[in-house]
Amino acid sequence: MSKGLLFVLSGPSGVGKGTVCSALRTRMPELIYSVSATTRQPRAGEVDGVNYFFKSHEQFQEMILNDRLLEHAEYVGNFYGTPRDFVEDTLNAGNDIFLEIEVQGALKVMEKFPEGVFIFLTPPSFEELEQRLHGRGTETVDTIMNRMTVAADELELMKHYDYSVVNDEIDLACMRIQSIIVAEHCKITK
Ligand SMILES: Nc1ncnc2c1ncn2[C@@H]1O[C@H](COP(=O)(O)OP(=O)(O)OP(=O)(O)O)[C@@H](O)[C@H]1O
Ligand SMILES: Nc1nc2c(ncn2[C@@H]2O[C@H](COP(=O)(O)O)[C@@H](O)[C@H]2O)c(=O)[nH]1
Repeated sequence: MSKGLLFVLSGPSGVGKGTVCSALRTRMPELIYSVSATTRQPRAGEVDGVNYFFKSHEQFQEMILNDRLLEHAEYVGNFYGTPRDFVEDTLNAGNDIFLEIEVQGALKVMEKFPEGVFIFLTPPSFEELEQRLHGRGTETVDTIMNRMTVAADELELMKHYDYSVVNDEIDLACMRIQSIIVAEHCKITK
């Protein structure tokens, strides 16, 4: 049996990864999504095991020590990581898996799964990215300025990815990602 394909969606903070990913979940419910572990507190409506596996710092450290995470990264004061077994079991069973993670984590996955398909979500412009961060209303002006500086560095890393997708409109961005998934399945292995 051939293995499934690993898809990773990544990009700067505020570009719309979470938004596009939830729209994609509606359009492609058959796709299997990786549920990350995190030390951050659940937001209203988030369910343990569905949105994230919510862990204490001690539990998260234990996962790292026991090599249970494929990658992990610290992001604005919290830790996030991809549970290894679920990804490997899904791929070995011949199913695709979809990860939505930040850029440092994606680069680590690239080292372990160079055959993965890496998609970088880009904003239509820097100004629009800043507006989205302000519009979301979850960060202070200082944090937004920091994230914009980090975003400039992250855009430099786009060259390591396989695809760049502009998130101008949510529906269009989803359609582009769906096209990539279909195209990857039509690829001839050389
Ligand atoms: N195509 C779009 N057009 C306009 N606004 C958008 C679009 N996509 C997302 N947004 C808005 O941009 C803001 C940031 O989106 P989102 O939280 O999904 O970003 P993110 O990349 O997941 O951020 P983070 O990495 O910080 O979690 C949200 O307010 C969202 O509603
Ligand atoms: N490196 C990883 N990054 C992850 C993972 N799961 C989510 N994320 C990214 O964290 C930020 C913040 O997420 P939020 O839910 O607190 O807004 C966002 O960019 C996610 O893509 C992971 O397992 N590893």
